[in-house]
Amino acid sequence: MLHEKTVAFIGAGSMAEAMISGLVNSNKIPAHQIIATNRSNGERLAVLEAKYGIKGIKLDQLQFDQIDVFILAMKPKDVEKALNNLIGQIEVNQLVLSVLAGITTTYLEQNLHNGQQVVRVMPNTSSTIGESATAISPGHATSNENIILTQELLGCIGEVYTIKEKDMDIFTGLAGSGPAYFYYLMEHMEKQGSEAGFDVETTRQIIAQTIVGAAKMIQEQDVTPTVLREKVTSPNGTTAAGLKALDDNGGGLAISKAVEHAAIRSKEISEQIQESLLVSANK
Ligand SMILES: NC(=O)C1=CN([C@@H]2O[C@H](COP(=O)(O)OP(=O)(O)OC[C@H]3O[C@@H](n4cnc5c(N)ncnc54)[C@H](OP(=O)(O)O)[C@@H]3O)[C@@H](O)[C@H]2O)C=CC1
Ligand SMILES: O=C(O)[C@@H]1CCC=N1
Repeated sequence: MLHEKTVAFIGAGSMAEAMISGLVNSNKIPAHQIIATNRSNGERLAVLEAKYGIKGIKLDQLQFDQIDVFILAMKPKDVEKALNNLIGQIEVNQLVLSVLAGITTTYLEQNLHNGQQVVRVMPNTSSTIGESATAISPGHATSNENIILTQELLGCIGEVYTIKEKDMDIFTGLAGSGPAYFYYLMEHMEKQGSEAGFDVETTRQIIAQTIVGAAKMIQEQDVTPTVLREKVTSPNGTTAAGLKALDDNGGGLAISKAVEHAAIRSKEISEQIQESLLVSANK
């Protein structure tokens, strides 16, 4: 089914590229059936064409009736304009996925055709290598067939979790933004490792392997992070000293707050977009 579909990204930035890379590398959908389009940056489309073998097409030259799945991938602030451009061009039964943080299926449904088939999606940049943790929440009118198509398509870029839309904000805080927390952690560990005399490249690989190992232990063994942490921690040993420093410096709280605030921001974006819609409707 998937190999016959044509997918168009509306927006060709970082997230679109991560998904394009994962889709092309999966070999489940031919690259020439993936289209990227954006607002104005033609050079960017040429780069994506050359790198992935996809088609970069200007928005005004896109044959909308040839597309099975549209993937909205612009910033949330640009969504209103993008949907205004789209609505005159698409049919009610064409599937629209949106990866935009904070943009609800209700918003998409209100701003596309009555009964438009939409799915809200939250991937992360590990899509690039087929390792995303991606959530989906279908809209009201989306058929089972299109939900299955969405799961198949996003299965090419990693694991897919079908969740209630009310949980999308916290999912965004955990997994959409999540890679950045680990990169932040790595930046700090790397600095400490190289200050102690390791070269940066070796330090980076050591940290990456340590994170991969810890993550795989959770995925492959039926054990909680607490039990695994305790196994590393010898009484009065090195880990106990490291964990105490983390606690003394607010490490646990900082991590909780990062997830909480990213989720709050996702909710805020929904509210701000909804408010701006009301303002323009009342003008
Ligand atoms: N980056 C991430 O880790 C994740 C991002 N997301 C979501 O992905 C979305 C995109 O983020 P990101 O890729 O980082 O953003 P970028 O700024 O990298 O890319 C935005 C893209 O949108 C295009 N664009 C803007 N307005 C329009 C329009 N009206 N019609 C068509 N294209 C338009 C821009 O085109 P041009 O350059 O020509 O102006 C550009 O290609 C966001 O909504 C974000 O919430 C979700 C999960 C993770
Ligand atoms: O920072 C952002 O808003 C986007 C959404 C999730 C990850 N990046």
